Amino acid sequence: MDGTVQQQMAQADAQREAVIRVRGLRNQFGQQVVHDDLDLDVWRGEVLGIVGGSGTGKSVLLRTIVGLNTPAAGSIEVLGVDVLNGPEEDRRRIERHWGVAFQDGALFSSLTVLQNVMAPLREHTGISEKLMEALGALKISLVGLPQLSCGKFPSELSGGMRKRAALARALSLDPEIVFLDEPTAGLDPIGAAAYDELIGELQQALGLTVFMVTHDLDSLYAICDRVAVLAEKRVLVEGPIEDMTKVDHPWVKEYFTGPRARAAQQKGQDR
Ligand SMILES: Nc1ncnc2c1ncn2[C@@H]1O[C@H](COP(=O)(O)OP(=O)(O)OP(=O)(O)O)[C@@H](O)[C@H]1O
Repeated sequence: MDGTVQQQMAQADAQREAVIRVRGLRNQFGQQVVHDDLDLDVWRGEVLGIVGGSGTGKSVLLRTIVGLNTPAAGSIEVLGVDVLNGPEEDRRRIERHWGVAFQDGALFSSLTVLQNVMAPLREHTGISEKLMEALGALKISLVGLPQLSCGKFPSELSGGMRKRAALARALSLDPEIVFLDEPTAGLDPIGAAAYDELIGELQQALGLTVFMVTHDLDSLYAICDRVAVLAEKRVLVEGPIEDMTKVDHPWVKEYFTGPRARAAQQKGQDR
């Protein structure tokens, strides 16, 4: 890379706001080192797709950023707050600014959909029951679920509906950042495309920053502004998806230039 390109990239970086800044992250379980000296910036308003081979630590990275896993070393800032070593009240405050939808939904099975969506409001705000119910119902309709689903239990929903309910819960506090762990896994292609469209629409309408762990090439081409590839225990490469085909790394090459990638790219262009 020549000096001018480097300068232009540095300038572009300086103009963007990193809502998540990870530096020198190390995650280790016993002898197994999952991340070593991992750096990542997530820019405000983007949809960032996190990809990588199975076991490269995509979910561990997500879980570490939202405080569900304590790393061995490194620093993580979310919206300017040091979430690992900062004061507890700052951490609590910042938790209100993000929402997480886990792969299996992770809904409370003994609560109805509406009660699930109200749970973060109950935990983090002092608003009345009536207002909580109204806001919860609003989020449920925002993700395209019928109002009839408010009173259903998670076990009474289809897999796709559970994912939407989990998204409604993730949106309950009007977050700035949404974390999605394999949101389209297990959905049929039509359901997955509809979910991608929903995320794209919500991101635009609400100005969300979306951190999305995914294996789904269709999602990457449909809605991601940038992609970060985890390999060799770190973010090996990050950038617009078009740039990934030029990366000289066996996994990246196979993933982004294989037949599935070509089909996904074509679909993305046809949309
Ligand atoms: N709590 C834990 N204790 C021990 N090992 C763990 C723990 N959590 C994750 N790991 C290990 O860390 C590695 C990375 O796991 P992770 O779930 O982040 O992978 P991934 O990239 O999301 O994989 P996949 O694409 O298959 O979902 C795996 O080898 C996993 O076994």
